[in-house]
Amino acid sequence: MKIGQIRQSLSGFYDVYADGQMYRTRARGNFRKRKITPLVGDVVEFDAPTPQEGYVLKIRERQTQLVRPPVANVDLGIVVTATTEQEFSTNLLDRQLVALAVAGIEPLLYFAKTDLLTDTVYQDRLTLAEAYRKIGYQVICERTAFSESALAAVKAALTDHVAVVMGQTGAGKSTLLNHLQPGLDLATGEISQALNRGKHTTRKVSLIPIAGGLVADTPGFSSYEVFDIAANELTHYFPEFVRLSADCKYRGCVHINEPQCAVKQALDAGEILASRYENYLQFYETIKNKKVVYNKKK
Ligand SMILES: Nc1nc2c(ncn2[C@@H]2O[C@H](COP(=O)(O)OP(=O)(O)OP(=O)(O)O)[C@@H](O)[C@H]2O)c(=O)[nH]1
Ligand SMILES: [Zn+2]
Repeated sequence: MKIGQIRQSLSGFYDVYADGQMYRTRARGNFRKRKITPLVGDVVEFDAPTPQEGYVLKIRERQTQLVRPPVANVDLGIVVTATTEQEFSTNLLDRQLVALAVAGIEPLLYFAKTDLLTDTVYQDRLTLAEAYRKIGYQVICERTAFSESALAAVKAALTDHVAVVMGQTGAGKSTLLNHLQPGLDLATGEISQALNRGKHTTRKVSLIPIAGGLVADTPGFSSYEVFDIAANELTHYFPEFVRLSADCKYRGCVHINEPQCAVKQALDAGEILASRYENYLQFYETIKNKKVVYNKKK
């Protein structure tokens, strides 16, 4: 019995990396019966008489599990955000930060296309970056795109981690990955194509070794992802609200209509970002208005 990690899945084959080499495996018959599908990123116990004919025997407990892309044990989400005035959106950024927090994945914010900004707009982005740092997020926002220090910071975050890259189409995800690993040659625009293929086409998902870590070759989530949480839980995914809410008068305060709310007081005092609070309200409404889907009894 060997222990390794699934690095690629394609048409029912799982390529498992162990002891410096790759083994092509299939899942044992009883996985299907038990409706367990091995995922890329899974740490597995397997047998392999030869590197071409292995069998996955057991999946070790997953730390995290994403649906899009279907990858287990992701622990870092690199959120690529285009900072130009036409593209920049704190709403989309906060949405992705909530989605990562719900999935239990640590974010790294990468502000892209800063070279296209005027000095004034760049200063605005820096101010915002500082506000996000104050919340506790790591933010990369350098004047020169893909500077040595920006790339070094991403590489340091990647080492020993399993990452997904997120961000709207055209944000700069492939370009960043190509800079991190020259020779990777991801066609720009390629990442999203993988997502857009029809549901029934077998899709390859793989983890690419970069800077001592692994990066999924398919980007994470979609910008339209509906939050799969209750509205009153949303506050738990805004770290600055969590810290303040101990001082809210009411237990379970959702910081909207309650009196003596520490979050609203901080908002009025300019101590938290107004954009974060507005986005919070909008997400809250989105969740509230979400149609409840009841599962039919069979
Ligand atoms: N000036 C400038 N252009 C950039 C930067 N990052 C990306 N671009 C350009 O923006 C365009 C889109 O970049 P991609 O890397 O393909 O974006 P993506 O997020 O991978 O997009 P999808 O694959 O469609 O999801 C390309 O033309 C890039 O050359 C940057 O930091 N500065
Ligand atoms: Zn409150």
